[in-house]
Amino acid sequence: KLYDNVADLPGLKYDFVIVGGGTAGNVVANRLTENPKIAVLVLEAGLSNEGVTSSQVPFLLNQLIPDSTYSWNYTTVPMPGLNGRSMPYFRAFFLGGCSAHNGMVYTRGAADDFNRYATLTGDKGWSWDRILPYFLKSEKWSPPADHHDTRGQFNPKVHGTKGPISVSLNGFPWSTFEQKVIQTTKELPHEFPFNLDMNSGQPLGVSWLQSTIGGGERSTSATGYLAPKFIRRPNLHVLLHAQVSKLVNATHKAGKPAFGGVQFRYGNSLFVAHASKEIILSAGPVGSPQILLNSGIGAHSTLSALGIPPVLDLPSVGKNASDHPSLFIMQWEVNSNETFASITGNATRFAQGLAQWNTSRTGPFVDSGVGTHIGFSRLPKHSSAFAVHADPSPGPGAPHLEMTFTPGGFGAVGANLMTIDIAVVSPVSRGSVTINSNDPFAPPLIDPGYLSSEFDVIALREGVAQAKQFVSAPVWSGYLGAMTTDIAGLSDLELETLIRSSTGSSFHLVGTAGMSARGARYGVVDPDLQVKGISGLSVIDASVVPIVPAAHTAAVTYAFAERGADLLKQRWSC
Ligand SMILES: Cc1cc2nc3c(=O)[nH]c(=O)nc-3n(C[C@H](O)[C@H](O)[C@H](O)COP(=O)(O)OP(=O)(O)OC[C@H]3O[C@@H](n4cnc5c(N)ncnc54)[C@H](O)[C@@H]3O)c2cc1C
Repeated sequence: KLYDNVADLPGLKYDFVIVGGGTAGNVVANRLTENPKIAVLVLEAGLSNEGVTSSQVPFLLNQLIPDSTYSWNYTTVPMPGLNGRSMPYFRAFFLGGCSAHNGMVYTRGAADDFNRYATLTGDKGWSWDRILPYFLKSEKWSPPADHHDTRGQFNPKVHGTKGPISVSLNGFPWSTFEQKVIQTTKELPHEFPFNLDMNSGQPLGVSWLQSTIGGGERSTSATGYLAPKFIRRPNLHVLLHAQVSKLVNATHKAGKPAFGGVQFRYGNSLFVAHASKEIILSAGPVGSPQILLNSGIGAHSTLSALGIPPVLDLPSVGKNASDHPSLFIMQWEVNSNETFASITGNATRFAQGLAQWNTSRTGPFVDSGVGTHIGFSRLPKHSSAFAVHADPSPGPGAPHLEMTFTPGGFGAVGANLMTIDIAVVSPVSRGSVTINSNDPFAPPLIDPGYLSSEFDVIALREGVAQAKQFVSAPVWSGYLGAMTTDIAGLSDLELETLIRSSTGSSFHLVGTAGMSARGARYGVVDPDLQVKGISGLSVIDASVVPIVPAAHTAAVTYAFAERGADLLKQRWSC
C-alpha cells in the first residue's frame, strides 16, 4: 500500500526496511514481498509519481529533468578538470527515482564489464553469463508505438518478455535521418559497423536505440515494480515524504556493529523504523553514501572532524565515484525540416503532438527525443591516450566511446539541427560524494571528478574525430550545413580548452559504495552486497557497481537489484 501520511502506517516494525523507492529499491521491495509472510517498508523522501505528465510522456523529457519539483536540486563542487566549473547534478525526488526522470535509454554494457566485476569481487555471480538472466527477468520487450516492422532492428533472442519494465524501439519515424545513419554503416563498415543489437553483451557498432518505453509511455520502477497488483500487497508499505537521516540505535550482533533502526523525518518530526532482519540502503549513488557517513560509517578522519561518532572506519565510502563525461559540441545545421525543431519550434504541431499522445499514445511524443541510434567504438590502438594511462576498458569487446545520433539539437528553438553526442564510457577520472556537516539533512558534496585524467580529454578529442569521420560518409553531403560551434582548424590545445569548458554530465554515477572481494582492503560492500564489517545492513543500488559500465546505468541497476533481491532471499530463506 502507498502511504502519504506517516500517521496512517499501521506500525514501524518490519522484516526489512528499504531506504529509497527508486530504480533499485522498488525491485527489492517487489521481490521480497512475493512471500506474503515478509513485511517490507519502503521510505521514499520524494513525492508520488502519479499524474506527473512530464514523466509519463516520453517527449516531455526536456521539461521534466530541469523541473525542480521532482529533483533534489544538487549542484556539484567546482571541478578543476572543467576549468573550475560546477553544474547542476540531477537526481530524481519522486517514486521511481531516476528511472522516472532519466533519458530512458536502455543499454546493458559489455560482457567484458561484468566479467571484470566477477574478477574484481571473486564472485562469478556478477559475470555476464550469470547476470544476463537478471536483465531478462526485469525486461518486457514490447512493440513500438507505431507497430512498424522491427525485423532487422534488434535481436529478439537477447530480450526478456515477462518482466515489469517495458523496453521498445522508437515508435515514431524520422526516416530521412534514420536512413542516413544506417547508410553510413554501409559506406564506412569498417569504422562504423552495423550491430543488430547492442544489448547482446557485444555493443561495438551502430544499433537502433532501445528505450524503457511501452505503449508510448515511460516505464519506470514505480509503474513496473509497484504496479497496482504489487502495491496492493498487504505486506508491502511505501511511505512518501520520508527522508532518512541516518541509522540509529547502534548495537552489536554476531560480533559486529549493527543498527536497530532507521531514523527519518516526516514533516517536522523524526521517527524511527525498525527492521528485524535487514536494513537496505537503495538511496542511490548520492543518497546511500551520505546516509552511511551520517551514521558513522566512513573514513574516521572525516567523521571525527565533523563530530560524528565513528561506528566503523570504512574509508572507501563515497570514494571511487565514476561517471561518463559527455560532450554536446558536435552539432550541425541541416538541410531538412524533418527534425525535432518541426515540433519543438512550432507551437501548433507541439499541441497537436501532445493531443495525439493523449488520445492514442501515438505520434512524436511516444519517444524520448534522445535520438534514433547509438554507436559504440574503441580508440585506435595507437591513440596517444594509452601513453597517459593503460587501457581502462575491461576487454577488447568493450567500447571507450559512445555516440548518440539525434535529428535535433540544443540551442535556437526552431533551428533544424542534428547532433552527435559523445561520451567517454571507459573514463579513468574518479570523484567522490562526501559530507561537510553533521546536519544529516545538509546537501552532500558531489564531485564527479570529470576530466581529472588527461586520458578522458584525449578520448573526447578522439570522439570528435570519429564524429567528423562519421559525417564524412557520402550520404551526408548536401544534408549537413555549418556546425553550431566552429571547430575547424582548432589545435589540440584549443580543442582541449573547448572540451573542458563545454563537457557536461551523463548522470551515470556509480561506485560510491562499491563492491569488492571479501577481505579486500578497499570497497564498501562484499559481493553479496552486505556492508563490510556491519551486521544486518546492505546497499542495493547503482552505488555498489564498482566501475561505471559502458552503458547508461538504469538497466544495470535493475539487474543488480534483481540479483541483490535473490541474495537477500537466499540469506533469509524467504
Ligand atoms: C538526468 C538523468 C538522466 C539519465 N538518463 C539515463 C538513461 O537514459 N538511461 C539509463 O540507463 N540511465 C540513465 N540515467 C542513470 C540511471 O537512471 C541511474 O543510474 C539509476 O536510475 C540509479 O538508480 P538508483 O536506484 O541507484 O538510484 P535512484 O533511482 O536515484 O533512487 C534513489 C531513490 O532514493 C531516494 N532517496 C535518496 N535519499 C533518500 C533519503 N535520505 N531518504 C529517503 N529516500 C531517499 C530518492 O528520492 C530516489 O527515489 C540518468 C540519470 C539521470 C539523473
